[in-house]
Amino acid sequence: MKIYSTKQIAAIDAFTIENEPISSIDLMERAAGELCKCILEKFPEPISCKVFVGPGNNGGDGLALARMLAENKYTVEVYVLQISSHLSADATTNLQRLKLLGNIALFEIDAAEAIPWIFPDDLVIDAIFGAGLSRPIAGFALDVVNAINASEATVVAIDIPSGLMGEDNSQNNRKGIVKADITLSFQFPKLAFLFPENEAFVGDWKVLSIGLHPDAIEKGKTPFKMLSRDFVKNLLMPRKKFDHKGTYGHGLLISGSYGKMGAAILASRASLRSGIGLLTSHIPRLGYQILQTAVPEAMVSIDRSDIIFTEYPDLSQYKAVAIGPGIDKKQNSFRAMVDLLKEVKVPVVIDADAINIIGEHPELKEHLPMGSVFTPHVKEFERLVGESKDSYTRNCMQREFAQKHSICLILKGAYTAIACPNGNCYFNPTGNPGMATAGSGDVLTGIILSLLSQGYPSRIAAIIAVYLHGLAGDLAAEEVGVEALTAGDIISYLPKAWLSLKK
Ligand SMILES: NC(=O)C1=CN([C@@H]2O[C@H](COP(=O)(O)OP(=O)(O)OC[C@H]3O[C@@H](n4cnc5c(N)ncnc54)[C@H](O)[C@@H]3O)[C@@H](O)[C@H]2O)[C@@H](O)CC1
Ligand SMILES: [K+]
Repeated sequence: MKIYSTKQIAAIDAFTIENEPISSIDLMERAAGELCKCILEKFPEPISCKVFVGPGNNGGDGLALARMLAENKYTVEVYVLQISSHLSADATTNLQRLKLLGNIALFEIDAAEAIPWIFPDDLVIDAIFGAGLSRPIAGFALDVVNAINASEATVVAIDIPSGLMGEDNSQNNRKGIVKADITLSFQFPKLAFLFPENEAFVGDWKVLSIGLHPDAIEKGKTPFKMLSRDFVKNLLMPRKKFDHKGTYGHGLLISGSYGKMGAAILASRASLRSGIGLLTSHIPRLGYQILQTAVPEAMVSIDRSDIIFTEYPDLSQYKAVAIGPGIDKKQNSFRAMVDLLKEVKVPVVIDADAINIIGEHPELKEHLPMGSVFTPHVKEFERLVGESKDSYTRNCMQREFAQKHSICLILKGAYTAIACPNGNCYFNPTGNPGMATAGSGDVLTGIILSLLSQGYPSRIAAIIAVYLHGLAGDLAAEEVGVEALTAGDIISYLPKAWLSLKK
């Protein structure tokens, strides 16, 4: 699914109105109908509902919804904020339609004293501002936002919580944004929903299709996309009858150190569970028996050091390399890493301390092998790329870094973002908080190495791996729960994840 900016969505609205064709008031009616359907499903017992309405079309949606809820036996009070000299045309029409209904409590409010007491069992509908918000909320509207946020009521935001900008909130006043429990967003999620610091405002979000014109949705250009099962499934390469293990490539995994051989085991197992033909794990000497015993399917290359990574084998036979899980940042590892980066001609997955080494030696950024895949979490990202105060800015930096160095830069977290050399950025919907556990990243690195070795281009390998990793985590969580979930469980569920993806 594409993620458009609020400006682009307004253009798609306009295209729909002109080309479906449909009048804007009817499109608003259709949108409100979807809102009403969803609210009736979520709150089947009619409850007391307070609708706060702003001057634009978001307010118009709120007025139309208020009418529909009243028709469905909800007790509805509507508060129209007097913050602009006039309402939008469609909001005006919906205000008249509401008045015709007769039995609805309608208040026009313009001062803090007029804001009603909001009871804990009220349902608040936030229709103050939507995608047309042009500056942080101030004045009387801010008083209303504060009153909503101070209440214990359940809050449903229409389209976007009032006060939240669709994309860039780096200059916003975070105290002037409605904290919704549920956000019902029209047709597309907004980019801001995918950033962790906005979770407190957006709550659980759901996209409601309001039938915007498919041609406009298809034609529009945006760097942002949400991955879906169908999209990922279509990227898979079929296996053929006469294929042999050479067909699926030979990968080199450089991982493990004293006390961290588990990382090497997890990454090796994940790689082997993701279709690699042959895997060689390069590990420090002390790990020989551990790895041979734990992962008999892997071949082992032994470092001259007992405890850390200091050298690497002849690279000529490998189709891809991964480096990082459980290695250390010792000086000898740094030197070996410099040599590796200068010599390697195949795509490299760079994870964990391998990222930190590059972060500490910025001159290495000039030697990043093209088509490499980086897999930092936020802290590693900051060491590699730089610090930022908010996720939108971080996302801009991420995309810029990926383009500048022709690499894929995966920022791990909820909605893991994959920035590609062509400027595109994919967000991943699979995964759960149980995956925030030791070794989860090692598993991801193993899967990416596996796919690169099989000949998938870096961008595709990153996309499939991230989606599959999250899917395996979701399937595992269904069985073991999020608290008990371990990285080993993610590997155990990789077979089911593959089957589910290919279904
Ligand atoms: N265009 C369409 O066809 C549709 C639009 N829909 C709704 O329309 C919304 C967008 O409507 P609008 O573009 O009218 O925008 P909004 O309803 O978000 O409000 C914009 C109005 O508020 C004013 N404003 C913006 N920021 C302000 C601030 N900080 N303080 C005070 N006033 C401020 C603007 O001058 C404008 O009058 C969407 O979020 C969605 O809810 C839906 O009805 C679906 C169809
Ligand atoms: K809103």
